[in-house]
Amino acid sequence: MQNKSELRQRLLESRKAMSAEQKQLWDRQLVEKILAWWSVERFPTIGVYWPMRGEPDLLAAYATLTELGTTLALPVVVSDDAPLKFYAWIPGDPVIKDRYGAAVPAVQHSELQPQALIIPCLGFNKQRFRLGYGGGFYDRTLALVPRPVTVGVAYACSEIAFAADPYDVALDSVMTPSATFS
Ligand SMILES: Nc1nc2c(c(=O)[nH]1)N(C=O)[C@@H](CNc1ccc(C(=O)N[C@@H](CCC(=O)O)C(=O)O)cc1)CN2
Ligand SMILES: Nc1ncnc2c1ncn2[C@@H]1O[C@H](COP(=O)(O)OP(=O)(O)OP(=O)(O)O)[C@@H](O)[C@H]1O
Repeated sequence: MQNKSELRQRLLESRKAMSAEQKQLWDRQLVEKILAWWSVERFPTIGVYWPMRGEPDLLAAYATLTELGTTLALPVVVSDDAPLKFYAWIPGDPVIKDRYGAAVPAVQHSELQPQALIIPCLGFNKQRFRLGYGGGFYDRTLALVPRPVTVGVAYACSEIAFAADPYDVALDSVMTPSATFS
């Protein structure tokens, strides 16, 4: 069994190895899947993410969700050992990079409790456990009550077998361009 930091390295490398054309195609498929999911669930407020380090780019879906009346929020790290906070964000609103390289709303005026979160997965397994960059931020966020509905997004190459830790919370579903695990 490899440790999580070796897995992270491998997963980052396989994500970086995709061609730009292939990634664009897969991102368009994920955008369509997210919009199809929303049209069934219709959550009024959704926590999304600004893509970094080769994560799926779903910005096109955020624009459509906003047109459909959804309120979006971006995650903000407030301290290394706290859950994430989510601040209202409208596509086009300025973002700034935090010290982790994650983009956060430049103006953080209203903290929201989204009903659902779209969560990028560096890796995931068949039991829908997720591997992130190792900060434990989403783990701490999902330990809170009430827990939002969680949709992981990843590429097929991000599926990998690993043993979950006791604090890991399984996602409600994980979408790749070609499959949905739920
Ligand atoms: N797009 C996106 N936004 C997000 C997250 C995410 O996973 N993806 N986060 C999910 O938690 C939070 C940001 N947390 C992060 C924690 C660590 C690293 C990271 O890359 N760490 C580097 C070391 C960075 C450094 O300290 O200089 C590493 O692990 O190598 C990135 C984001 C909130 N926003
Ligand atoms: N519910 C929690 N309460 C307190 N600490 C936690 C909790 N969940 C995880 N942690 C801490 O976070 C650390 C990192 O966890 P893990 O390696 O699973 O991160 P990750 O899920 O890859 O990262 P992230 O969620 O930021 O993308 C663990 O060492 C653990 O101590």
